[in-house]
Amino acid sequence: MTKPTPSYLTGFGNEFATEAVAGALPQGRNSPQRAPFDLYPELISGTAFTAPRAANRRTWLYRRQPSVVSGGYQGYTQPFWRTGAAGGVPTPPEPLRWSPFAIPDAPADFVDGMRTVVANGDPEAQTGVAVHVYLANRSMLRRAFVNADGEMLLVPQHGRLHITTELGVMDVKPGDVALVPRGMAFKVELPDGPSRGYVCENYGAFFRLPELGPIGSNGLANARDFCTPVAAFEDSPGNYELIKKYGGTLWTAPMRQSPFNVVAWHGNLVPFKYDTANFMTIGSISHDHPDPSIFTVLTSPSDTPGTANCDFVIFPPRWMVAEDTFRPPWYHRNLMSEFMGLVYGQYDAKPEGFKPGGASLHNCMVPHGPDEEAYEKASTAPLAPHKLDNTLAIMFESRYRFIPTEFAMTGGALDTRYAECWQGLQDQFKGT
Ligand SMILES: O=C(O)Cc1cc(O)ccc1O
Ligand SMILES: [Fe+2]
Repeated sequence: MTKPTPSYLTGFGNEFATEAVAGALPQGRNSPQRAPFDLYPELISGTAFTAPRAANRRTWLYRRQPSVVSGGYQGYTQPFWRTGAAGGVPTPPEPLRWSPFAIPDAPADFVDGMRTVVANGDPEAQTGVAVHVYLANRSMLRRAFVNADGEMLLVPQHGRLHITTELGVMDVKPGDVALVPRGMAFKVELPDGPSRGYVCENYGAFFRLPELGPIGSNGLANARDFCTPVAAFEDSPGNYELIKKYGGTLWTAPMRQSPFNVVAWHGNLVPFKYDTANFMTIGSISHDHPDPSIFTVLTSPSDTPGTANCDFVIFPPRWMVAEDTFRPPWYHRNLMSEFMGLVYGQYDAKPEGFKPGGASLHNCMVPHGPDEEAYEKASTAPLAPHKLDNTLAIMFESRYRFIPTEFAMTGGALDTRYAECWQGLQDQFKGT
């Protein structure tokens, strides 16, 4: 079977309409007595029917078989995919860091290769997120995955992903991010072989663009740079396996047909990808290091204004020009909890110890900041304009403490010497 070549519609939160076969979308109504070509209309609502318009997301699918046609579900064993705060172990009150997570040789696809590093909240309460790494070396072929617990934000770090969703296909490379809405079936193929990346599974309110306030009507991630696939369906008969994550448990069911059988759709609950190279980065052009919120790509708000369930933040290539300023992050501690990953390059606060494919965790009120090397360099360097280039760090920031999993603490990647990176910072008070 030839794979459909990805083709995209652009914009964030748009009302899109797309058909893989001309004439497949009903006109002027959503569920005619018989839809064109005898397709089945099906509605997927990502928000309550009564959510305010600006926060309402739903899509109408016109498909060859409704999703309800499947065999019975049985439990599926994947002990490394943990859910919510309850899926973790006691959280040490200190900074944690992980070396790059190794991709095992044992066969594992995107689902079986998922390893939860930290999680918080509870999908039953629609709060919190989990952060996983996928360590995969097999494509999903006749196997699809649906997550009823949350949407999935994918951040590939090593290897491209070919993602087939019910709404169409996307090619995603390191430097891009991709999102699949809660409840939407998808599968992941690995054109480059063994692959690794970060995943934020968001049990809370869907990720959206942040307000821009005084920044104005342009900047940060611009809506036009988000790409949503056009309608595409798999035209190959035969069985499929559907893995479903539901309330923290994985289930498997046989299907008589590919779930990727949507011929046309219209709506605003959609998968998308975004190339972080398009992020319009704002920084200080006078003095002082700004708060990292200026680097927010997407935010999942909580019920408390300004206190996110999760902010997705990037530290992309950018110019440093601030005068009379210590340019890397300051020493700090924070109500919000910070989980970081590195896609490529070096992070200015930790030039050596923080590696691509690794991670760090600075939880609520855990002090952290530049390591000794970063402090020495940044406090003495001439403050000429300087390009931080070839770098992409990411951060998931949450109001809820991130609880590490057993895999995180005992799986072999934990950097037990992390605290040493600050031990050389001396009392250099010159006042007496
Ligand atoms: O701790 C970190 O490295 C992340 C971070 C970066 C920054 O520029 C300001 C605050 C902050 O928490
Ligand atoms: Fe921080």
